[in-house]
Amino acid sequence: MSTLRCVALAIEGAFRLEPQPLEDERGGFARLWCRDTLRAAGLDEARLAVMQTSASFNRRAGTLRGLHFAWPPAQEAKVVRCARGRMLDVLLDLRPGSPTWLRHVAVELDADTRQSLVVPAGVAHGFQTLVDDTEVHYMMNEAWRPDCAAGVRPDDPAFGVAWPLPVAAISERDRDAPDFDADAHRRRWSAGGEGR
Ligand SMILES: Cc1cn([C@H]2C[C@H](O)[C@@H](COP(=O)(O)OP(=O)(O)O[C@H]3O[C@@H](C)C(=O)[C@@H](O)[C@H]3O)O2)c(=O)[nH]c1=O
Repeated sequence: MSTLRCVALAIEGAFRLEPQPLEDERGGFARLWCRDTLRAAGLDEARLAVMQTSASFNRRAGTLRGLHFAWPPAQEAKVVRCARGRMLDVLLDLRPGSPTWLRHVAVELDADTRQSLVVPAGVAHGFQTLVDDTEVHYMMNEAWRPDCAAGVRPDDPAFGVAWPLPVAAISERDRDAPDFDADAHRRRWSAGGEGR
């Protein structure tokens, strides 16, 4: 039976899911997501329901997206996998009160290993593609709402993320995001996402 290893990352509630494929002369079979495995690792029910799945496709190596999160009531947890190509995936803890507040982790994901990351709600997520034609698949437990979508600047010195490549493509919103204001973020978090 193909199984899935669930390895805790250095951010509270974040995991890497490592498929243990079974191979034969045709190819292989791998379990990519497993509710029971995640339950056993302590993830609560609310994080296990899939509301939407999405794909992001990126033409060029060096493309950068993020670091994104969502405010309530659309705060979302997500599972992220590289379906084609290779990328550096970054998670940044923006949950005030979390033991790993403002810590980030960077994990390489590629299509061959089929590993994915579990990103808890309130943790910002982003990636940089390492090769051309990289495709990313998401599963989210909340519906996306543009009015709740938020982000911080990926090169903000407050976070010190070491992106591996020169940026080949980035959205204006990500490139021009203001400096992170920790006090304003905490206030809005305490207000349940209300206010700006
Ligand atoms: C995220 C999203 C975007 N859109 C639209 C809005 C816009 O017109 C177009 C592209 O949106 P964005 O520029 O926000 O796409 P992108 O920068 O790829 O946004 C994504 O970035 C990564 C890092 C994440 O973690 C995702 O959750 C998501 O925020 O797609 C949807 O219709 N549904 C969605 O769920």
